[in-house]
Amino acid sequence: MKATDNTTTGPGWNFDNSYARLPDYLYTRLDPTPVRAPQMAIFNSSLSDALGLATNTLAGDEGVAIFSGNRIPEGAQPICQAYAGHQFGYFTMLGDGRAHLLGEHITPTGQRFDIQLKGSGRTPFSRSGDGRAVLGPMLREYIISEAMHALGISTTRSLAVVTTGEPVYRETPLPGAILTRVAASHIRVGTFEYLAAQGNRDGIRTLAEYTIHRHFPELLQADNPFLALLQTVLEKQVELVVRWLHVGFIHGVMNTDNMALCGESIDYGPCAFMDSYDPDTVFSSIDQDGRYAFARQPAMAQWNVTRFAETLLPVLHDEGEKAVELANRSLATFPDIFQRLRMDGMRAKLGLFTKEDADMSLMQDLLTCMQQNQADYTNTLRDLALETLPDTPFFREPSFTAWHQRWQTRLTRQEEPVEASRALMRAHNPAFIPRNHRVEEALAAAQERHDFTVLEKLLEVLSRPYDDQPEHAEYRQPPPPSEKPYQTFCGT
Ligand SMILES: Nc1ncnc2c1ncn2[C@@H]1O[C@H](COP(=O)(O)OP(=O)(O)OP(=O)(O)O)[C@@H](O)[C@H]1O
Ligand SMILES: [Mg+2]
Repeated sequence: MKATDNTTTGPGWNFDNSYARLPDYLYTRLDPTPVRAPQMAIFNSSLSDALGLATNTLAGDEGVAIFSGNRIPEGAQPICQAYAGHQFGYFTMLGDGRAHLLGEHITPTGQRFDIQLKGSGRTPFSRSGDGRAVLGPMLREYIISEAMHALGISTTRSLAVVTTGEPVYRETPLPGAILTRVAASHIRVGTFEYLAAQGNRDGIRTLAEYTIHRHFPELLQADNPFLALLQTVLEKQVELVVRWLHVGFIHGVMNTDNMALCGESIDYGPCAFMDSYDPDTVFSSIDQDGRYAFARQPAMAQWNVTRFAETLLPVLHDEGEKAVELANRSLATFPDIFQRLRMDGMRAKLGLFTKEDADMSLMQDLLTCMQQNQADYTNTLRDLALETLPDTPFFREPSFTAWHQRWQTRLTRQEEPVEASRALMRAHNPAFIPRNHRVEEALAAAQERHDFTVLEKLLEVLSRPYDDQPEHAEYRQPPPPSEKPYQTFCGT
């Protein structure tokens, strides 16, 4: 049935809550805390349609009631998930301190998605927190997650943001908000670490079996499905982090509790996109040592997968030593898989259909040249696909023109016409990313003036990142020079 036909037939949820049927040490059953005066800030109609929900119904009061946690939709069984995590290298017991999983919605095509409220009230995992979230950061998660989806990167998505009508006290009172997040699941490396920390071996086996059934049922055929799970999770993480590198994305808080086993990017706290190319870029105010700097992300993903492997040791093999050997053999594949995917991606970004040994240095030399000249990462790569390069100082730079000559010669050594290379490049080098100053501008308009038109226009441009959209050329502009480097903040 089309969403538009659904106005009188209810919101269209189809819940089947498999996680809530797992042993109860994995979660606490708890409803969200109702809020005073909720209002819809933004609703994602196209995602709602794609999920087979009744978009017209959810865009109105019914949606406001559900997305604020004031009404539990039929079939939902709210739970808060237990998890732990290594935060900046240090182990902590955590859990959903400000989130409630309403349940798993099954789409008309049979896909299963977690529907989770974030900012929905205190839980047994809240520690000293208030269980709430602020409008700005929730809108930020909405913008970036939807931009990532449009860029073709595996990600959780955002169905709605509602304001709560209640202030949230940080340094000053700020407008409270709740995000409705849609995810393949919320099983984190930290969920396994939570069980491992309690010595719950049966729990590890149960959760690993559940993860395989839910996300990778084909692994049930493997000789050792748990080893296959480790390898698959590893490969998904490599793929994800390579995709991040290729669009200049910096996650900012790659703690093990922010790594989902399904391979989706999750938790858009202090993340941001890089403007001028610098592998040491860090935006997060709390990442003082640059642990999660742009170019350190692959190493950090590997570190996180290693923590996951440790939790699986009891189920990998009955003998401890053999289990360690199996885990190590799997973990050792990370660097080669990374190099392969990284090179495949960079070749596509440079319009190369064939492989040559010197491609690695061709890629590296361009990046070095961009770094030395503080060239804009996104625009430089996108402009390389143009027939005539724009007349900018960077493209006139002798180190660049020398590189350009090498690249042109390389292109002539493949059979594909130059037009095919350009099309390949346009499909792999976005014209539009959520530029930090544009995101801030949209958030300021929404928060300070209740004007959501700036945000909506930004979202529209970001929904087609690989199209030229010459009418929106201003969204490609890097930020004007400023005295202070851009900083992001988390935990708000
Ligand atoms: N205001 C708050 N009240 C209670 N708990 C909080 C609050 N803010 C964060 N937490 C909890 O602190 C932990 C770390 O926070 P972090 O910022 O990584 O996650 P998050 O953004 O809340 O959620 P997620 O990882 O689900 O996107 C999480 O367990 C989170 O639930
Ligand atoms: Mg988190």
